[in-house]
Amino acid sequence: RPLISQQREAHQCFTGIRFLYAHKDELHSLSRDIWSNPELAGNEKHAHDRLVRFFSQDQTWTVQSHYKLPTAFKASWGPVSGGVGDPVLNVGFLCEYDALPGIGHACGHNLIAEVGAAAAVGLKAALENQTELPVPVKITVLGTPAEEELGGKIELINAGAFADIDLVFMAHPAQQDASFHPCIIIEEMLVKYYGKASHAAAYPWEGVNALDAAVLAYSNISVLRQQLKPDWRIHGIIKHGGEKPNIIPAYTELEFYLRTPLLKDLCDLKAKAEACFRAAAGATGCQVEITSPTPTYYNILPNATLASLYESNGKALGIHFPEQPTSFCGSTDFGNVSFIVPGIHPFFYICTDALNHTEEYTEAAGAEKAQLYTLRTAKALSMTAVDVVCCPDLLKKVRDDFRLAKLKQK
Ligand SMILES: NCCCC[C@H](NC(=O)CCN)C(=O)O
Repeated sequence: RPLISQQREAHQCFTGIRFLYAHKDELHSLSRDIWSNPELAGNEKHAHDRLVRFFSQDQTWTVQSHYKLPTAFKASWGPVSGGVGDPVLNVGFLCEYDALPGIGHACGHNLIAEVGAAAAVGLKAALENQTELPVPVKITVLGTPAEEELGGKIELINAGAFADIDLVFMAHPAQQDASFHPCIIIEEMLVKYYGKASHAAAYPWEGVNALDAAVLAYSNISVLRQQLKPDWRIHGIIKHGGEKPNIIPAYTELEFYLRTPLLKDLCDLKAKAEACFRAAAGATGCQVEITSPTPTYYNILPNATLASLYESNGKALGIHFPEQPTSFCGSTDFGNVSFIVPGIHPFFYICTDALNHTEEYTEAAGAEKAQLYTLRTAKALSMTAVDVVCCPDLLKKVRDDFRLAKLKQK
């Protein structure tokens, strides 16, 4: 890259980093407040209002609360610089903020909210007063609720919230730093068995036992599991198992998650799982109803250029990227976003070896010592955005990678 561009980027990055350092207490208080008031998917009222207040206090942001979904929001800034009439480059940052039932912020989404907000304000600080950017730049922060359930980002995609966004950035807490980790596809299956109630001691022969169907279904899946490929997953719970031991259960309900790295594998896994659920109905004489109540979350598409920029910026800030990251990897509705907008979803260490979705992780996500890592991640994201914004060649490479990654999925 030409020296002039490198110097300009270095200067802008420095401004953004200095800004984040100066605002570190405010950013920590943002995530700590969300952490102290955990809310389930779709009910994130406190977190939504807190983030809306955070952006509204700076009047250079235009904030739309309840944007397309009751607990989503949008904050926009710019455009700055570039020629009049030039197409605007809209850089997106995503904040998640839903918690888990019973264990609060055990996936650290309070920190995802902080990273998204911090990276956006860091980029704004870096670009403010710039008059020589190659294209006019705008920043959009989307508050994307309901990742743990329901797929808020998928609803936002369908409502057009990503239609004018060119690049998208977020980061997720884990056990290690990784610029990319292949989150896998997930589909939810809800299985309902309908039997017939009867007195379990007086007339058991009159009943049709829906709990037996549920137990057989669970066992069938456990037997199936040993024949599945190593990177496929299927796991479930009995959500409703009956009312009382002396009433033969007339109704039971199971919830299963099916996961595979590729969409075509998901179809195979679904067919196998369905056969297990139907066999249990046949064996017990129950009726079965099988549905997929929420949209499928896709795998995350890699973007080699964004990943390598993020790694070099991260290394400059002291982030260590293990050669073979064994980081946490579940599924995320960011996968669906990665199919429509070039983006990056790195994972970051938060100073704990605890595992996501445990009480120990909840504690770590609210701790002061997670802050250094959280803000460092935000800085690396801002710097990566500065790189792409300042260098049209990089932007072209990011877009080429995006097209290639999508082609490879076919
Ligand atoms: N519909 C169920 C979606 C579950 C998504 C969940 N995601 C994560 O744990 C990653 C980040 N929170 C999962 O993979 O179980």
